Amino acid sequence: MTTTPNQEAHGIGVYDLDAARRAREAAPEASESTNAAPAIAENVSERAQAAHDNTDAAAEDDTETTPEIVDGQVLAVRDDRSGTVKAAPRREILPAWAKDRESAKSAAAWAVKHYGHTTTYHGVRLPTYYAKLAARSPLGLGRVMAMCWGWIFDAEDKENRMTVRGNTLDAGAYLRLREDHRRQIKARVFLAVLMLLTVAGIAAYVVYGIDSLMVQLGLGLAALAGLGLLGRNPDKPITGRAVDTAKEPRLTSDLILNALGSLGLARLNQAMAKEGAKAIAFVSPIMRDGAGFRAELDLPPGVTASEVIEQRDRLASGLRRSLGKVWPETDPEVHVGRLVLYVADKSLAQSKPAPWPLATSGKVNVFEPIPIGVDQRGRPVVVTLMFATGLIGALPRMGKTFTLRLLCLAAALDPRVELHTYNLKGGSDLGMLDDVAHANRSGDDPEDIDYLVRDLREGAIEMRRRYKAIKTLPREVCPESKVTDALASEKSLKLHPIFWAFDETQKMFEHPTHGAEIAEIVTDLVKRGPAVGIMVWLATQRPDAKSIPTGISANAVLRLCLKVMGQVENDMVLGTSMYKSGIRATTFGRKDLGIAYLVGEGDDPVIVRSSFVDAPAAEVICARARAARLAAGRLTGMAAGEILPDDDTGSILDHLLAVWPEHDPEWSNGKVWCDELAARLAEHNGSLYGGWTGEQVTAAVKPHGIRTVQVKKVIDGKQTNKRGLVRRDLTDTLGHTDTDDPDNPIGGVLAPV
Ligand SMILES: Nc1ncnc2c1ncn2[C@@H]1O[C@H](COP(=O)(O)OP(=O)(O)OP(=O)(O)O)[C@@H](O)[C@H]1O
Repeated sequence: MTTTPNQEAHGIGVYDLDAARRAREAAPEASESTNAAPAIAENVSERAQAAHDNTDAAAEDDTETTPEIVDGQVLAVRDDRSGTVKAAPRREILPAWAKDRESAKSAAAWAVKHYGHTTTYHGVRLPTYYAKLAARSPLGLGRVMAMCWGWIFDAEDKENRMTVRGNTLDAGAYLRLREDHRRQIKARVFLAVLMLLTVAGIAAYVVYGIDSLMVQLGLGLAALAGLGLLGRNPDKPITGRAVDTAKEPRLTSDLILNALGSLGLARLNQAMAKEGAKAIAFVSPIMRDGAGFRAELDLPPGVTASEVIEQRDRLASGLRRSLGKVWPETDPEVHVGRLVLYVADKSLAQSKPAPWPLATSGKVNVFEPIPIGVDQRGRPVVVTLMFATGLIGALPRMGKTFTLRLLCLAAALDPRVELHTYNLKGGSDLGMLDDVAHANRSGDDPEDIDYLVRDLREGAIEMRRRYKAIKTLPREVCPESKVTDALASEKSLKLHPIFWAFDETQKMFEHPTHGAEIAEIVTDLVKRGPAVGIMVWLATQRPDAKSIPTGISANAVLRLCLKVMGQVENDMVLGTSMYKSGIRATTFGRKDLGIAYLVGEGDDPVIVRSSFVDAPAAEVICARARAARLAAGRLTGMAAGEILPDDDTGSILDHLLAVWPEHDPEWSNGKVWCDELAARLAEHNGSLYGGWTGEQVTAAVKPHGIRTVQVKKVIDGKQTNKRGLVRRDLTDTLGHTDTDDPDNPIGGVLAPV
C-alpha cells in the first residue's frame, strides 16, 4: 500500500516500505520527496526526538508534517502544522503571581526581602568598598596615563606601521607614512595638552573656586573612586556576595539536567547519553512563581514524571537543595512525561505556616470552599465540606488531630452545622468544641464508646427522618432530593448540616462489642448521609481496613494524607494507584508537620500545609462560633446544656427509670408499654432518643437481660394489649431499691438526663 498525496499532505497514512525500496532501486535518482518517508521510517531515533521536541519548535518546523510511518504500520497520526498549533497548550498570558493575590504577595515579599537584604548588606560595607577603591586609585591613574600615552603615540597602530616600513621599497611612500604619523602625534600632543589644562583648570576651580569643603571633598572622593574603578582587578572584586550562592546554586536548565541525570533512571540516562541536553525539552522558561521557581519540562519518551518524583531526595541532592524545597509534580492533563518542578526558596516545613484566614474573623458556609492552608507555592488550598466524607491518615505526631480540629473549627463557624466530635485518643485536643458541639467526647473507655454508640444510633435515625422529610418537600423547593444551602438554613425543616468527626477511628471500629455496629452505622452515614447534609471525617494512624472499613474508605471523596511510611498506607488514604501516579506522602519528612497531599477537592491532588491553629487560638474561635450560634438560636445538645455527656454515664436502664416514676399514676401496676417509654425518652432527651420507637426500646434493653411482657391498658373503655417493660426488672438489674421519698417522686437514680 502507498500513501495517497492527500494522506501525505496531512501527514497521515500507511507507507509500504517494500514498494518504496523497489521504486528506489529502480530509480535511484528519483526525487527526494519519494525517499523522504522511508528515510524517516528508518531513522526511529530521529522521530523519537522529534516526538518530544518543544511544542513551539515543532509548530515552527515545517518538516514536521512528514508522515510517521514504519514498515507499513501507522505508529502515530500527526496532524499538519495548524493542527499541531491548535493542539498545543497555550501559555498563560499573565504569570502566576499576576493572577493570584497570595502568589503576588509572596513574590513581592521575596523581592523586598532579597533586594532589601542586598542593599543593606552592601550599604554597611560601603566604607570598606571605598577604602579598597582608594587603594586601587594609583593603579587606575597609571592605567589612565598609559592609555593617554598609547593614544598620543598611536601605539595600537605601531605594528602596522612597522610592517609597511619593512615591506615597502618605495622611499617616497615610507616618507609619507612617517610624515602622517608625525603630524598625527603633533595634533594629539596638542589635544592632550589641552585636556591636561582643562583637568588642571577644573582641579583649580574645585580647590579655589568652590567655597564648600564638603563639595570639594565629595568631588575629590568621587575622582579617587573613579580612578579606583579604573584600577580594579577582576580576580579580586571590590564587593562581596550578599547571597551565598555557593551553597545553593542558581536554578538553571543545566543544573536541572544534571540533577535529572544523577537520578539513576536508565531510560533517562540512555536518552541523555544519545541526545545530550536535547533529550529533555523545557516547555517554558524557568520562572519565578510565588516563593520559588517553577520549571516545566518534557522527559524523554518512556520516562514518566512519577519516576522522578520517586527519586525526589536524589533530585534535591542534584539541585543542591534541602528536600523540603524540591517539589516535582506530574501534569497528567498534558502527559505523564511532563514534569513540573517547583523549587521553593524555603522548605515547606521551615516556612512560617500561613495564618488561617478565619482565625480572627469571618463566617463559614459549609456549602462553599473553606481555606485550610497553602500549597508549596503559597497559594491557598480549600476544601468543600458539604456532600463529602473525608479521611485523614498519617504516622503518629504528624498533625492529624490538628488538621481534623481545623476542619471542626471551620464547621463550627457555620452556625447551622451540628457537630458530633469524638476524640478517641483521649486528651483535650478537641476539648474546646464543648462550647459549640452538639456532642463532643474524648476517650475510649466503655462509657465513651457507649455514648458514641447511642449518638450514632440517633444519627442513623436522624438520617432516615431526613430522607422522609425530603420526600415530602415539593419538587420546586427540593428539586434534586438533597439538602440545599437554602433548605439547610430553614430552621423549621431541621435539615441543617451535621458534621461527624472521629479521631483515631481504629479505637471504635475495632471495639470488641460495638465495633461492628459502629462500622455499620458510620458506613451507612458515609454512603447515604451526604445527600441529606451529613458529613463524616475520620482520622487514623493506621489506615488499614480494620481502622477504616473499606465501605467507608471507598466512599470518601476527600482524602488528606500526611507523612506515611509505605505505598500501602499511602494508597489506603489517598486511593488506589496514587502511589504509582507519583502522589506519594511517603516523600514527606518527619519535620513536615501538618503537610499533606489533598485529593478530591480539585481535579488534581495538591500539597497543602494546613494552617497552624493552636489550642488557645482554637478556644477563641470556638467562643466566636458559640456567640454566632447563640445569636442564630442554633446552640443545641451538649453546648446548650441539654445533655452532659461527660457526667452522664447512665445506660438506657438509668434513663428509663428517670422517666418512669415508681408510682406512675397512669400505669399503676409497674408495667408500661415500650411505645409509651420511647415517647417519654424522646420528650425528655430528644437529642439521644428523638424518634425512638417501642421496638428500639425493646432492642436497647435486651443486652441487659430484660425481656418485654404483655401489658394491658384500658383506653376509652377498651382494653389494648402491647409489649412493655416491668419497672421492677430495671431496678433489680441496676441493684436499686425503689423509695417512697416524696422529694424523689420519680424514684429514678439519674436526673435529669
Ligand atoms: N499545620 C501545622 N503546622 C505546624 N505544626 C503542626 C501543624 N499541625 C500540627 N503540628 C504540630 O504537630 C504536632 C502533632 O500534631 P497532632 O497532635 O495533630 O498529631 P497527630 O498526628 O494527631 O498525633 P497522634 O498520632 O499522637 O494523634 C503538634 O504538636 C503540632 O505542634
